[in-house]
Amino acid sequence: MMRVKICGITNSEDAQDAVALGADALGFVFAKSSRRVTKERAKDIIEHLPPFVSPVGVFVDEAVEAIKGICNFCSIHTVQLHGNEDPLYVYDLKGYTIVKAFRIREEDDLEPLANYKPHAFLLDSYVKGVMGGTGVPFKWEIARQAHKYGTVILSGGLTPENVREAIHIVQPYAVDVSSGVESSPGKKNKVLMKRFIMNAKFQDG
Ligand SMILES: O=C(O)c1ccccc1N[C@@H]1O[C@H](COP(=O)(O)O)[C@@H](O)[C@H]1O
Repeated sequence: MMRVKICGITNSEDAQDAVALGADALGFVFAKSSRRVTKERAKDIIEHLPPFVSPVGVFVDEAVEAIKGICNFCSIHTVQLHGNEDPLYVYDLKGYTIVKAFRIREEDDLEPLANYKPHAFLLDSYVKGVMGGTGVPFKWEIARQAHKYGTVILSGGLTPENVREAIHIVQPYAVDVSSGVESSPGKKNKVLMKRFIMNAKFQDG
């Protein structure tokens, strides 16, 4: 069954809706973004989640000690490194589940994956000057080549309309969406989330 992360959660209502609709993970952005949340807001949302849902802290080139401090405060155990963090970050964050994101334009952009040993690689779209949450897809055929490096999570411009095609092409471990299920930046749309999760988790036969 495909795993689904809904990223850019900014309020408890969206968090509870996403969980009720079957989301497996919720992303909390602690970086420059219209979806940025304070650690206090994230803590309050996370404290009210039911079991068996993974909160994920999303960071961009944040200091390791700051990441640890926020994760400890919010009871977050999965860290998504969405910047230009070097491989030592993964070592320095031993004890956390690490998702290392890479922004992809062309196949050569996969080469750096060989230098990292995270629990999973997240492939997002490259948009100059924007570190994530772009709403722009990249060429999914490139992502097929990433399986040789490890576990692959697909993101970048996914929507309820394109997620099944993306899954068919890439066969990822999980999919991750921020923009494609929103009615406005930082406000998730319940109908779009329902359609996205149903389409992502649909299995033929
Ligand atoms: O969602 C954001 O605003 C964001 C900001 C900075 C870094 C990462 C961010 N989210 C991640 O971006 C991708 C794709 O988002 P989208 O679906 O294209 O909008 C996803 O991995 C989010 O985790």
